[in-house]
Parts: sequence; structure tokens; C-alpha cells
Amino acid sequence: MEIRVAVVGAGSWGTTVAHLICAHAPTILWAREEAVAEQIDREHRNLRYLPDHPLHADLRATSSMAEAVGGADLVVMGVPSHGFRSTMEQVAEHLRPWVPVISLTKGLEQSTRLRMSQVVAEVAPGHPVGVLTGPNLAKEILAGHAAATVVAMADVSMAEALQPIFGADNLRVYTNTDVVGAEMGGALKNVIAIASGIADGIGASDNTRAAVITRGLAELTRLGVAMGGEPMTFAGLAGMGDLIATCISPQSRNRHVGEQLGRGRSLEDVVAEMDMVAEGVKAAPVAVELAEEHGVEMPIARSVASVCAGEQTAIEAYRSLLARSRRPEVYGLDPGGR
Ligand SMILES: NC(=O)C1=CN([C@@H]2O[C@H](COP(=O)(O)OP(=O)(O)OC[C@H]3O[C@@H](n4cnc5c(N)ncnc54)[C@H](OP(=O)(O)O)[C@@H]3O)[C@@H](O)[C@H]2O)C=CC1
Ligand SMILES: O=C(CO)COP(=O)(O)O
Repeated sequence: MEIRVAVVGAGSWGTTVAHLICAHAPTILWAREEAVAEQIDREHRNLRYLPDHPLHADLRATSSMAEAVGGADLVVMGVPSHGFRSTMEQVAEHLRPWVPVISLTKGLEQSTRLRMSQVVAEVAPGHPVGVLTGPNLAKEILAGHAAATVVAMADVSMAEALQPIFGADNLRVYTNTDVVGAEMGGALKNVIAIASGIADGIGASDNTRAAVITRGLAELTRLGVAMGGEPMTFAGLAGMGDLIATCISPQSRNRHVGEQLGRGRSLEDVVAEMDMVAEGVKAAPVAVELAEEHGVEMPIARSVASVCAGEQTAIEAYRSLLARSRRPEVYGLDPGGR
């Protein structure tokens, strides 16, 4: 049976995933601006976000949610976390019963501290929900470089059914039943990527970056496990894999924000000149709140939140991380670990 797919959100990643899925299934991409939808539909390019990449000739685009979602057997959500709930509410008006919803979004809702799959469950109860996440820089995948990703759903048979839909010659898709872990890995690695960028911006060394990535993995694992994620998920593609890609890649928007902060620029200036989203900026204070709620320490996330809020300079933040009291190198398997 042919599956019809709606991808909601025509930014860099939503467009890339729609392009990939289109090779296997009829796909409609929803853009919130009519002009953007028309341009993609007409020219098979997304001039705003991915001007250099031709898109699949069969990919349709629309700004009508009814047209995109009304006939869909699978809905894929690719809008940033700050617009996720309101967009999902529009989706829910047209969603047919039992249609699965997969989130591509790597962020946390600021007001509620919810993961995106929890937002889906609130707005559209009863629909199977999952996430697609991993080290997946959109432009690299569109350029044909090999990558791997994870589709995480509680129902493994449903995740297995989606593997060929999301897969491509250059994209290998694994399954995982740990939705919490996969989602928390994706959201929290953005915060650590800002810290890694800050290290680059202040002229720190590769040793520093390795320390940030490794200790960042320890603290994101600590929180993720305390919230119910499986420890091994954080050692996989949705955790360590995505953390490495985002912390080292010049393409990462979150790492870029950190680098500019490290050079002494204000967050307002850096964000104002970006035309794409850096989820870690909004996720950092949420991570700090969640860490407090769950009684775990996240010193790097706390430093990132504090530099973003202008409470500390990048140099002060790094000095205070180094000055913390001595302790053993305990990894995140124990939620109370430090
Ligand atoms: N880019 C990547 O490589 C990857 C990104 N992701 C994740 O995917 C999600 C989307 O990122 P990405 O596609 O890169 O983002 P972009 O910044 O490239 O695009 C953002 C998209 O979201 C739309 N949008 C912005 N604000 C709202 C809103 N309030 N309501 C509805 N739509 C809105 C934009 O529309 P408009 O153009 O009209 O403003 C645009 O289509 C993020 O959570 C990101 O972390 C995950 C894996 C890889
Ligand atoms: O999630 C990503 C790669 O897996 C994209 O990271 P950035 O949002 O930092 O560009």
C-alpha cells in the first residue's frame, strides 16, 4: 500500500527530509508562507534555506494545511520548538484518526518544559508518536554524504515500517524504542554545542573541545536518564553521535552561536543576523530548570544559560567550570551523579 506523507515545515531540515521521503512515497511539504510554497512547487528548490540543492521533481509544496495533512497517512513535523504547538494545533484540525506523527524537532517547549512528542500527545491524543533524530546536518545529507539516523517509537513494528520511508542510499535508519532518550539527546546536544562553540570563540584547544564534548555527554546523559531515558541511547547516534557532529561542525548553527559569544558578541546581535534557528539558546534555561527539578547537576548547561543571559562572560564561564570542586569521573548512569 502506498503511504502518503505530509512534512510540516519548509526550513532546512523539513525540506531535506521531504526530498528524501519523496523518493519512496508521494510527499507534500507545508510551508507557512504561500510565496515559499509556490516557489518550491514551481522551481523544485528552496531558495530561502537550501538555494544550492535541487529537490526531488515529484515533491509538492503547499501553504494549505488541509491540503498537506488532510490525505496524509504519516505526518512529519519539522518546525522549530517555539512554533511547534501552534503548528501542531493546525495539523490536528486535519489529521485523520491513528495517523502517526514523527517529530524532527530538537528542542524543548519553553513554557511547559515538554518534549515535542509530549506536545503531540497533548494536542492530538491517541496518535502514535515518534522522533527522527541523529547526526544529520541537512546540507551534508543533501550533498549525498553518508549518514545514519534513528527513528524512535514505543511501537517497534511501527518504527520498522518507517525505516524504508526515511532511508536513502546515503542515509541508514536505525530503530529505537526509547523516545525519551532519543528526544532528550537531540535537544540537549544543542546546548553543549553552544559550549563547544564558545570554546572555539575564545581560542581554546582541541583538548578543551574534547573535554566539553565528553563532560557534556556525561551531563546530558545524567538528565536524560533521570527523565526516563535509557543510558545506552545517549551512547548512540541520538546522543554521542549528534553531539559530536554538532559540536565540531562549522555548519552547526548552535556551535556558531557559541563561537560568536566566545568572541565577546552579545546574544541579541548574533541571533539578529541569523536567518535560521539555534534551538540550544532556548533549551539551555529549560535544561537548567529540568536539572533542578530532577536533582542532577548540569554545570556546562548552566554556564551556557548564564552566558546567553549575559550574566557571565565566556571566559568567566570557562574559569568557573575549571574551578569547580574536585570529584571522580562518574558517568551519567546514576541520576544523582555529579
Ligand atoms: N538543519 C538541520 O541540519 C537539522 C535541524 N533539525 C531540527 O529541525 C528543526 C527545524 O530546523 P530547521 O529546518 O533547520 O530550521 P530553519 O531555521 O532552517 O527553518 C525554520 C522553519 O520553521 C519555520 N518557522 C519558524 N518559526 C515558526 C513558527 N513560529 N511557526 C511555524 N513555523 C515556523 C520557518 O518558516 P519561515 O521561513 O516562514 O520563517 C522555516 O520553515 C529544529 O528543531 C532543528 O533543531 C534536526 C536535524 C538537522
Ligand atoms: O541537529 C543538527 C545536526 O544533527 C543541526 O544542528 P544545528 O541546529 O546546530 O545546525
